[in-house]
Amino acid sequence: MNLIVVKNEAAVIERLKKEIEDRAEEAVKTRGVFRVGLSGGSLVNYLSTAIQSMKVDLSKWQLFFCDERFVAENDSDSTYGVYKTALIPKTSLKEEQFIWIDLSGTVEECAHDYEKKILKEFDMEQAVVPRFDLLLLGMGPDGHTCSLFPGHKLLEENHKLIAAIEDSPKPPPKRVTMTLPLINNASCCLFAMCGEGKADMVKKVFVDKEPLPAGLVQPTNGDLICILDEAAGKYVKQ
Ligand SMILES: O=C(O)[C@H](O)[C@@H](O)[C@H](O)[C@H](O)COP(=O)(O)O
Repeated sequence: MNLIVVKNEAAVIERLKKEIEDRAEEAVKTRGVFRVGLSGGSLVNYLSTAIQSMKVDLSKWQLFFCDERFVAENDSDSTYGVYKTALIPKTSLKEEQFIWIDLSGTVEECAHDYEKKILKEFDMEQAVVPRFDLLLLGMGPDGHTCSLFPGHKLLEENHKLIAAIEDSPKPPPKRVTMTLPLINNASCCLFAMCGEGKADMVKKVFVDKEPLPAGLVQPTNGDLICILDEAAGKYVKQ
């Protein structure tokens, strides 16, 4: 894994920008499309800042969600809702480039429908695991990533690519999330984290390698990158 510690949040955003630019360019050159999975939390701001000075063809991007809360789009908990107000207006990205998650029906139906949409976009049959070019990930104070929480049975999911969760310990309780088989098939999984509040968990997961959800992100044939500021990376030996 590539554990990178840079000075501050601005430097994290700069490094993130470079990483996305390079991977987007490579993906568009080889396949004509860059498929990226987004997370909520601080990443929304990092990406919204980074994207403004990126030298990339945004029209070739397809944007998916690593996880989404099962709430209406205009609810402040909606990850898509946040991207819609914080990211889209600052760029030439269009709403149609986001793979829309249908929230009508039950959360199980929502997860199933989102999985079908992903397979369709990748032009794949079931039983084949799509390969995202990049998944942008965050980590919560308990070591969760996406909506995969410590000790939860979803960590053992090995069939579904997208699963529903109805008992998320972090509200809101209902969510849909990428599962580990899909996450770990990506070309690159990238965590970007800042601030002292992340330092203990960064040590547990990435230095001491405790088997918390974020530590189970181990792309089988891809890159794992973690970009930290000095505060988040204070226990990382360089
Ligand atoms: O719903 C969620 O909880 C997010 O999708 C989650 O995966 C997020 O990325 C982490 O909790 C980190 O959040 P922060 O970056 O805000 O610390």
